[in-house]
Amino acid sequence: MFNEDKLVQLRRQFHQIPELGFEEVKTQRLVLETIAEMNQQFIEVRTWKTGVFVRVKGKSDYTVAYRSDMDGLPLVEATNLPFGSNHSGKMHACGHDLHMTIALGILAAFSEVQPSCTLLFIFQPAEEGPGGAEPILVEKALGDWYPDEIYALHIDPNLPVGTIATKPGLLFANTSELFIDLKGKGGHAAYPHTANDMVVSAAHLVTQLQTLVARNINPLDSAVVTIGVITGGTKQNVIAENARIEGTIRTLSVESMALVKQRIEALVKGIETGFACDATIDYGSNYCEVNNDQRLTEELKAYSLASEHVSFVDAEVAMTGEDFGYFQKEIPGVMFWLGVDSAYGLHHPQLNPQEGAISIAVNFMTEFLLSKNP
Ligand SMILES: CC(=O)N[C@@H](CCC[C@H](N)C(=O)O)C(=O)O
Repeated sequence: MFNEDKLVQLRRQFHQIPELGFEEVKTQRLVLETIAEMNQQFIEVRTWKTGVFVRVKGKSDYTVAYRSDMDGLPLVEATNLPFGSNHSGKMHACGHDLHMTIALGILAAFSEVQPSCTLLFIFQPAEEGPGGAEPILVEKALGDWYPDEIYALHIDPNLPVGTIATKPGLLFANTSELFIDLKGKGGHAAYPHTANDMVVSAAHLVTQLQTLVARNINPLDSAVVTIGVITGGTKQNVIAENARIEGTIRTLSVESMALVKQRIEALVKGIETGFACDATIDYGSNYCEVNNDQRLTEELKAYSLASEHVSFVDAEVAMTGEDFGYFQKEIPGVMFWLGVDSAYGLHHPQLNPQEGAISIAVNFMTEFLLSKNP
């Protein structure tokens, strides 16, 4: 069993070494070293790429999985915390440092007390991208450890510490990354008539993309097209031959996702014609929606309402994405929010989750998993 100090120290260690998807080498090492400190009596460990799977043999073979993601984001941390990121340009700005710590805290508890069900802890790489859940399933990497149910939490900076929030059915959106490359003709800034400026084409395209949801999606439905990066050109007095737009699409249904993509393709064709340039579209990685199992969600809600560790609120659907949805396509499962009360939100360089939420989540999930006795 890890005490609160140990959990906080572990979270800070993870926080200092954020790594991007499928590069979680130091992170994997820290997960493995932490597991090695535990009582090994019921534990078996396997690695998969930069991920780690741990099985705790229970009294029955019925297997309940608990999944934590592992990767950080390409962001310059601006928290000024004494345990800030040691990896320049990378930050745990989505709480995966807390997610891993909580998973290890629960695992440490079950290394001492054999559970009724068999438990499977999945430390999954690359949630922010390109996605680790789908390849785990496609490659059948869990093998004979394939679970019967699965759970995961995600920190929520908007909720007070000690709060759990979820809902049955749709919780998080369908997502698709979006990369558009524009190619024109470079030239001297003083002779625009001899060149074909991709900064201007990109600016028009970004503006047009922002009309897409407003004029194509039923106002009672929801969709988001966010452009997070725009790059182009090399010098202020050189007309840019190339520009690149990088973004993400979020929808509440696969049908809306298909419609948004169809409209993006039409707008990009229009830019190609109107600006006499060439464009290519790449949709990168796509995540299916997070869809919570009705019965298991009601069970978790009832458990939360009765728990002395947490208070429960009904969640609303969010346009966040999560490749946990791939697990739920095959395995009944629940994802829920954990309140961590930060003034700055997810993916913000000043995200600062309250560490008191860690032991609350460890105690709550340990008791919940102990109560599982199918
Ligand atoms: C919880 C969370 O913030 N998840 C990410 C998932 C990213 C999916 C993909 N790389 C994309 O950008 O579309 C999110 O941004 O919601």
